[in-house]
Amino acid sequence: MKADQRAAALARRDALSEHYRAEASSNAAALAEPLLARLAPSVVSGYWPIRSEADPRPLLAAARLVGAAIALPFLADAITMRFRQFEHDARLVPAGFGTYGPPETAAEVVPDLLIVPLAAFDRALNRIGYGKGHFDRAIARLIEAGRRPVLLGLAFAVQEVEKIAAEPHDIPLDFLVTERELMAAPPHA
Ligand SMILES: Nc1nc2c(c(=O)[nH]1)N(C=O)[C@@H](CNc1ccc(C(=O)N[C@@H](CCC(=O)O)C(=O)O)cc1)CN2
Ligand SMILES: Nc1ncnc2c1ncn2[C@@H]1O[C@H](COP(=O)(O)OP(=O)(O)OP(=O)(O)O)[C@@H](O)[C@H]1O
Repeated sequence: MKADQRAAALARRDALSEHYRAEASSNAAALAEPLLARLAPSVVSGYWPIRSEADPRPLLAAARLVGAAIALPFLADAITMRFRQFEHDARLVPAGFGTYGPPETAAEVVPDLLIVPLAAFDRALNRIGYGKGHFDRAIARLIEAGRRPVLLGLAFAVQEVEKIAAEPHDIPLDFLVTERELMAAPPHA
């Protein structure tokens, strides 16, 4: 069941040392660098890490180097996640649910590549988030507007599970990177 898979994977993530998490986060960025260079996205959204999450900042630095503007999510209301431009070294403010994001004065932007946090993933690149549906809803809204972003999941290898029972609203990732490997979704038939 989804809630059990989420709790177990988060417990495995919490058990990693801070040192391991830092090294793994930069290894993941190194593995994803060629992908970023190939896709050359205009606006990349990351997230500001909380608790034991994989740190997307090395990946964001790589995205900056290939010319992308950087954005971070904020909660416009309890269910609506949108994105604001993150200027280098800008001050961050509480952005909902214990997260941090750019202040109201930062420009709202539409990312064409999303770095997606997750609790658990499987080899089909399905993911389980924190159970609020913020990413699923935001991605669905972008697709409806004809602005489907490339979805790049970022996680530690220990967050893998055998199989996630995906629901109709779950949107699979296009790519997923861990400290061990970069995975790509199978091409559509
Ligand atoms: N760093 C970071 N920023 C992010 C997210 C994220 O997952 N990580 N989000 C992703 O949507 C959005 C914010 N949504 C969030 C939703 C819930 C929780 C949270 O802490 N949930 C509790 C309860 C989860 C549960 O009951 O399973 C928790 O994880 O302890 C955090 C952020 C946007 N920003
Ligand atoms: N596109 C959508 N439109 C409306 N409701 C949605 C949509 N996507 C998800 N939801 C709702 O959000 C709630 C949480 O969904 P789910 O458990 O799949 O979240 P999650 O994948 O863990 O979270 P997230 O996407 O934030 O990482 C569910 O009640 C689900 O019905």
